[in-house]
Amino acid sequence: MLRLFLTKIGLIINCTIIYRMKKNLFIAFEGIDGSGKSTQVKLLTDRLIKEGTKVYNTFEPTKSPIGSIIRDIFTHKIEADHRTIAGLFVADRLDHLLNKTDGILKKLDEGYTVITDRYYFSSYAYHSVHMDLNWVIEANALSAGLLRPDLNIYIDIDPELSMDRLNKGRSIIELYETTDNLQQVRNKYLEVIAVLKEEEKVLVIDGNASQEAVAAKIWEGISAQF
Ligand SMILES: Nc1ncnc2c1ncn2[C@@H]1O[C@H](COP(=O)(O)OP(=O)(O)O)[C@@H](O)[C@H]1O
Ligand SMILES: Cc1cn([C@H]2C[C@H](O)[C@@H](COP(=O)(O)OP(=O)(O)O)O2)c(=O)[nH]c1=O
Repeated sequence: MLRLFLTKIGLIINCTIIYRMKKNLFIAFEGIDGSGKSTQVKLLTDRLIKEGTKVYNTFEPTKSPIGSIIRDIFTHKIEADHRTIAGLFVADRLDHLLNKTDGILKKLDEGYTVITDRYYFSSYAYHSVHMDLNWVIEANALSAGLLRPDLNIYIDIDPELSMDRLNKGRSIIELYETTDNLQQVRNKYLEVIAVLKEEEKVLVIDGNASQEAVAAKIWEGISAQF
């Protein structure tokens, strides 16, 4: 009798662990421009797919009409105030979550693990250089209420190194891509990660190492969390 009871308990525990490991996750990559986010999103995606996970990749600014306006601002085709940019990102993010065709919430419902290249921490860090951090957090409260990442992966890198990487690979340098600005954004990332440590799960990864070393650290961090 006791053995049957213990077997049942064991089964329940096993199922719970398997359920937790199988649950599809929402992971957000964060970091300054050129920190290696896109590279690491791809490496993590490849690894998860190899392990049999269904993965949906996405990014902000999105490819929606609102995202296109933002990209035109970053590539200097349209001029806009920093506060207008912050507001556009709020709208772009809500569409990113709620879009009925390919929104994040729909993809999670369909069983995908969703990995996004940037989410609301980007707004906190980039816009609080120009305006009050609390305003930015409050403006994004609807998104945070709808969906917090199971894990934010912040890739921390020296802005001089990221600018070197960007200068090698690009012909257009975008609005926020100066060493001075990226230094301020990096400081804001570190500040806001500390401020939100109770509400948000953040894995801080040293991005100054090789692509393979960074990928290994990310995998180690994820394995320890889930
Ligand atoms: N760990 C790394 N070491 C050296 N170069 C890297 C590393 N990670 C990415 N890169 C290169 O740096 C540039 C920016 O990387 P990317 O992944 O596009 O960054 P982000 O998406 O954060 O802007 C790319 O040319 C990429 O190949
Ligand atoms: C998501 C987001 C991005 N951004 C900025 C960061 C980048 O400078 C810019 C474009 O993002 P992105 O295309 O991801 O640039 P990169 O690959 O170089 O990191 O948008 C904000 O200012 N606020 C936001 O909320």
